[in-house]
Amino acid sequence: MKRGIRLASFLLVFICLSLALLTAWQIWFSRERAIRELNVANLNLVQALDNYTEGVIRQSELVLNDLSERVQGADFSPQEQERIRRLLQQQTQVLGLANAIVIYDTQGDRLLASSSAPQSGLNAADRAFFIHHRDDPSTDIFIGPTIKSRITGDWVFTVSRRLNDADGGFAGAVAVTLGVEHFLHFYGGLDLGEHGSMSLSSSAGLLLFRQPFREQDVGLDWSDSPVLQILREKHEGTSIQTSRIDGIERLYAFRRNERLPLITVIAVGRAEALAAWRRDAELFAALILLLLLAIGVIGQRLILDIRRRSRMEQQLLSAREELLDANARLEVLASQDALTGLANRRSFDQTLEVEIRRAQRRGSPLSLMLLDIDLFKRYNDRYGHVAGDACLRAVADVLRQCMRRPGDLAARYGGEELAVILPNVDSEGAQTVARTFLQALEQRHLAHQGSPFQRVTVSAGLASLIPSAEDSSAQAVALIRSADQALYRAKSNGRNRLECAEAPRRDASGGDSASHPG
Ligand SMILES: Nc1nc2c(ncn2[C@@H]2O[C@H](COP(=O)(O)OP(=O)(O)OP(=O)(O)O)[C@@H](O)[C@H]2O)c(=O)[nH]1
Repeated sequence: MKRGIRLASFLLVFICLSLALLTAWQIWFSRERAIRELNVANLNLVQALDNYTEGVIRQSELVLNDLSERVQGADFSPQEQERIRRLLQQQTQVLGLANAIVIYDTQGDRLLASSSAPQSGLNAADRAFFIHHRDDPSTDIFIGPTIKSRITGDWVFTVSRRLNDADGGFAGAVAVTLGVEHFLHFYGGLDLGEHGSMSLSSSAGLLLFRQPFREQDVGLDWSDSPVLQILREKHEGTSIQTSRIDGIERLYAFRRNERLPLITVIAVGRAEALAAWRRDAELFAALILLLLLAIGVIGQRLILDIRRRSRMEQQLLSAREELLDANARLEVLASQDALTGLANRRSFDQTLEVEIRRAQRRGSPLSLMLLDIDLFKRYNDRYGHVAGDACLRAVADVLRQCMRRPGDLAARYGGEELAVILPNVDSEGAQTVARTFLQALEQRHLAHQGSPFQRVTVSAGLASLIPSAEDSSAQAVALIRSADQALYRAKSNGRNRLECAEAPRRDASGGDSASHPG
């Protein structure tokens, strides 16, 4: 039963642990899946933004190339200037996102602009794009860092191109200034949640602008970010990071443009993005917890029930043991003589029959000895009945000690008469046992003033037989009768002696009487 309890406990723990592990695995797996799905969606969005930005820059590049063609070699007469200014205004409207288109001379002074801003004090010689074109003979476009427009005060970044003279020398630059505001407005139309962000940076890791916009973030150098490491090997990727700008943990998706030196990044707040997953996971975990609790309670009940049953079984077992013990005690009591502790008459009768049948089967001898305490009436009269009882017990003790084999049975035959059944013992062997007993009694020397021997003596009658196949009860009666007759002779011949039964003879009923098999 203890094994049953151990098994039930093991099963319970196993089920609970398996459920808990499966739940943990399921929650972790669904989190990974949620992140994967978010990353896919974010990568799609970042690609769309990258395409949009590339489109805007490409448009600016077309305008710049067109203007360069038209401007190179122009004499910049007042009529020519007016024509080019109108052209600049048209192109600005075409571009839509452009704040202004400006042509600079070799000193960085504004030659012409799409807007009618004051001409003085608007030198761009210190601007990165101008320095780049002055020093680099390439006529490729250059995307400059985000700056504050000196004309409008707006945050802009420039897409510019070098102008060459007829000899290929530096003749100034033409620049499109793209308003950050336009991009922020476009980005703002996309819902990335409360903690979402979008940004455009140079491929060197310098921030052009970021939504949500903060002036202090403009030009932020994040070139040491692991994102840039990833983008050196592939043109897009995702990661989970904590923002150095606001310390919020986000899921990032980023993409390096394949043709332009630009990086687009979008990010969603991790906690916000995983809120749905967390809600589902908490609900699921709560349900499993309830299930575990139910299993735990049922399991505990089960174990308690097994324990209770085990206890009851144990009690039943011990009750059965006690009953068996009581039965055994009763059996002993039922077969024992209360005064002497020897077998009683009932037990003697049963044993004699059993032993005769056994001797019949085996063809072995069987001896019976009847013993009678001599002049016991006188003993009682002289010493009293209680002393008589004690004397009987003492004689029985001596007799018991003379019984050596387990099969020997000493019994109280009745009154002061004792009997001994000696299975598998012939007359000779039985005589030895009888003499041993008589000697032991003599040595015990129980005083009996009323006896001519001055001590308690016993007369013994012995009969032996090898049982025939006839009725065992009749043979038992005959054996007792023979032993009794021998006992009578012992009494008649002076007491304190052993007499053996006569040779076998057939009695009137036809059965064999006791004989001297030895
Ligand atoms: N104290 C005591 N006496 C018993 C018990 N059973 C029988 N007696 C007595 O034993 C005596 C037997 O006496 P008798 O049958 O006359 O024989 P006896 O005096 O032994 O004389 P013999 O047998 O001829 O030697 C009787 O007085 C019984 O009362 C017993 O359990 N206790």
